[in-house]
Amino acid sequence: FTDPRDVFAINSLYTSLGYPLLPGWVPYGLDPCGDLWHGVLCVNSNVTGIVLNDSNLGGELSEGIGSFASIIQIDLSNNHIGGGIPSNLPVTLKTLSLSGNQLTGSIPDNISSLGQLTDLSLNNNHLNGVIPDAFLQLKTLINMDLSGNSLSGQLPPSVGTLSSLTTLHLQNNQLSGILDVLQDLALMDLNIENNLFSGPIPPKLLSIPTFRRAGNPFNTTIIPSPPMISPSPAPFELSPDFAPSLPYVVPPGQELQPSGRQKSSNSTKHVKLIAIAGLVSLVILGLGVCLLMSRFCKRRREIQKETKRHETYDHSLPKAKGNPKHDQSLQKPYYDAEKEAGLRPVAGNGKAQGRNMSMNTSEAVQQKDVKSTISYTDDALGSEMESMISDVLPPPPPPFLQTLSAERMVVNPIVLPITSGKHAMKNVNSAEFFTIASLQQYTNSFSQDNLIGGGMLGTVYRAESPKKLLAVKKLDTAMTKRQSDQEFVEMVSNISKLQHENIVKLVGYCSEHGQRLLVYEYCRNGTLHEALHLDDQIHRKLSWSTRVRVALQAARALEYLHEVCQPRIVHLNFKSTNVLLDDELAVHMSDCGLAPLMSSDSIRQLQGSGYGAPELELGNYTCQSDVYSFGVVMLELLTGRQSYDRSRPRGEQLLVRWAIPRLHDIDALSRMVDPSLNGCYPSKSLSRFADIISLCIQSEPEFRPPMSEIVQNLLQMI
Ligand SMILES: Nc1ncnc2c1ncn2[C@@H]1O[C@H](COP(=O)(O)OP(=O)(O)OP(=O)(O)O)[C@@H](O)[C@H]1O
Repeated sequence: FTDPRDVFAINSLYTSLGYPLLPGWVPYGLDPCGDLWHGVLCVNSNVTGIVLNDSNLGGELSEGIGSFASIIQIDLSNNHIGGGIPSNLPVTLKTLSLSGNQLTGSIPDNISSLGQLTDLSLNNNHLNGVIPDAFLQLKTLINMDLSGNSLSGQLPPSVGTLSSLTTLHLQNNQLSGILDVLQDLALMDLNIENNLFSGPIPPKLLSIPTFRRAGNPFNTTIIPSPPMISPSPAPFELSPDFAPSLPYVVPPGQELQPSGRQKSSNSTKHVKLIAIAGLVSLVILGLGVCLLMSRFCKRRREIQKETKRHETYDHSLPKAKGNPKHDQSLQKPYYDAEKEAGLRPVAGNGKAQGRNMSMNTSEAVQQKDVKSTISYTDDALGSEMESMISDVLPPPPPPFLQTLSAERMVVNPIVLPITSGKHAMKNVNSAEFFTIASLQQYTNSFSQDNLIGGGMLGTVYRAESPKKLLAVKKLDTAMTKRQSDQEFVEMVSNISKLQHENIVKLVGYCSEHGQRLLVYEYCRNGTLHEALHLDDQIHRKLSWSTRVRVALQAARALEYLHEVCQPRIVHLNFKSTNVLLDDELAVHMSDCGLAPLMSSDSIRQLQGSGYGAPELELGNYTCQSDVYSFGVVMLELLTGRQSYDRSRPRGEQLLVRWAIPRLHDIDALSRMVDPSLNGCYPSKSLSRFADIISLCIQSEPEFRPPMSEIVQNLLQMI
C-alpha cells in the first residue's frame, strides 16, 4: 500500500483541485501507487512525482501537499490552477513546475527549505510582491524561471548565493533596483527584459552567453574611470549600461573600454557594437528633433493664424471659455514668453536653439518644474515648446559629439522617444505624458513602501509628484502586450475624456521601455471593499444613509459610462475594490475604460470573484453585465458580506446565490442586513434597496434595468 503520508497529501491535492476527471483517480483513494493513478510516479510504495501538465486542471493547490514524504517532482504546468503557492512545499522536491497557471499571491518564504531543488518554474502566473530573500540554502538550483508575473521590488541578496544557477528568467515583471547581486553567478542564460531595473549593468554580466535585457530603464550615467587622472589613462570610459539609445559617437581613433577592470576582446566588441548602435540612435534622434521642430513651426503658424482670426472676430471665441478677457489672458503669456525667450521657428538646429534660449527666471523655474510632467494644452504653445525641449533636449548639454572632460560627468537619464513608437511621448487630451524616470522618482523606484495594491491588470503605487499625490497603475506586461502602442494611446485618450465627479481622474500615462503605466488622482480613503470588509474605523462610518449615497454615486458613474458616453463604455470590472472613496466618503470609480485590457482569463477570474454576470461565461458582455455587478456591490453594502467568501459555509460562499431567496422575504431580509448597522435603517428604505438589487442580479441581462432607472430609484430613497 502507498505510504499513508502520500495518500493524505494526494487526496488533499485532489480535493483542492476540485476532483478533476483523471484516469485512475478516485476521491479518498487509498492506494494511488497500487491503483496506477494517471500522472502519479511511484517507487515502491512512495509517490515520487506528480506530472499532470496540460491537464486542464482548475481549483487550487492544498497545503496538504507538504505531507508528501519523498516526492521529488511536481509538474502541474499549463493548467488553470488558481490561489496561492502553498507555504509548506515538500522539502524533498527537486523539480517544481507550476508555470502557466493562474497562481496569485507571493512566492512563499519556505522555498528556502527546498535544499535539493534543481528546477523552479513559476513563470506565467499572477504572482506579485517581492521575491523573498530565501535562496541561501538552494545550492543545487540550476534553472529558475519567474518570468511573466507581477513581481516587484529588488532582487534579494541571497539570489547572489545560487552557485549552481545557470538559467535565470525574470523577464516581464516589475522588478527594480540594480543587478549587482547577479554578477558573481555562473549564469549562461539571463533574461531580465521588460522590468524596471536601473543601471549600471555590472560588466561581468555582459559576458553571459545569452543575456537579454531590453525594456529596462537602465540609466545613462557616464562616469569617467579613475584612470582618467592617473598616469596612464584610458581615453575615456563608459559605464557598461551605455544603452543604444544614448546618442554618443566614438571619437575617431579612440577606443571604448568597458568599465570592467580587465579589457577582454569580447567586451570591447560589445562596446563597439553599442557605440555603432549609439551612432544610429543619434541619427534617429536628429531626425526626430527635425520632425518635432517642423511640427512646432507648423503648430506655431496655425496658432498665429488662429490668434489673428480671434483678434479680428472676437465673437468666434468658444463660449465655454468664458469672457474674452479671460481668453486674452490665456493667449498672451505664450506669445510674451516666446518673445522674451527669443524663440523663432528655425528649421535648422533645434538643439542649439533650445540651449541658447534666454529665459527669465520664472520661466526657467517653470521649465525645471515641468521637466518630466509637462502639462500640454492645445493653447499652450510655450508649454509645448518646453515639453519638446525637456523631453528631447534635456539639460545639461546634450552629449552629441561631445568629448568628456576629466571631471566626473553625469548625464541625467535621457528618455528618448525611439523605443516608444510614434504615438508615445505626447500628452493625450488632458493626460500628461510621464517619463518612466519621473515615475520612478515619484514612487521611490516603485518601492514596497509605496505599493498600494495589485489586481488582474497590474500593480498600483503611491507616487508623490511635486504637484500632488498620485496613484500609478503599472500595467502587467502580460495584459498590455496584446495592445499596440497606438491602441494603448487611443485607450488613454478615451479614458482621459471621462469627466465625471464620481470617476477617478486620469492624470497621465507612460509608455516607455515596454512598460505602460496609468497615472491617476490619489484617493485617500481606500476602497469600498476595504471600508466594508477590512477597515473597522471606516466601516463604522458607513451608516445606512451613507451606503445609499455610495450606491447612488456609483450608479451615477456607471450611468455616465453607459448612457452619456458615446460610444457607450462597459466597465466590465465593476466591484467594490474599484469603488474608491475620498475623505468625504464620496465615490470615485476606478478602472474605467480598461475593458480592452481584459483577457478571457481575467473575465473568468471575474466570474470566480462573484461579480461576473452569468452571460460572461458565454463571452457576452454588455452594459447590462455591469448592472449585475452593481447589484452585487449593493448586496455587499446591504449585508456587509463579501461577494465571494471562502471562509463561510459552502451554501453561503457565493453572496448572490445565498441572497437571492432571502431578498423577497421581509424577515429573511432583515436578518441578512449588516449586523454592524445595529438595526439603524428605515425598513422601507431597506426593502426598496433590496428590490433594486433583485432587479439587477436577474440572470437574463435584458430584464435588468438601465443605470439611469436605478439612479432615479436611489434618488427617491434619498
Ligand atoms: N486612484 C487611486 N487612489 C488610491 N488608491 C488606489 C487608486 N487606484 C487603485 N488604488 C488601490 O490599489 C489597489 C489595487 O487596484 P487595482 O485596480 O490594480 O486592483 P483591484 O481593482 O483591486 O483588482 P483588479 O484590477 O483585479 O480588478 C486598490 O484596491 C486600491 O486600494
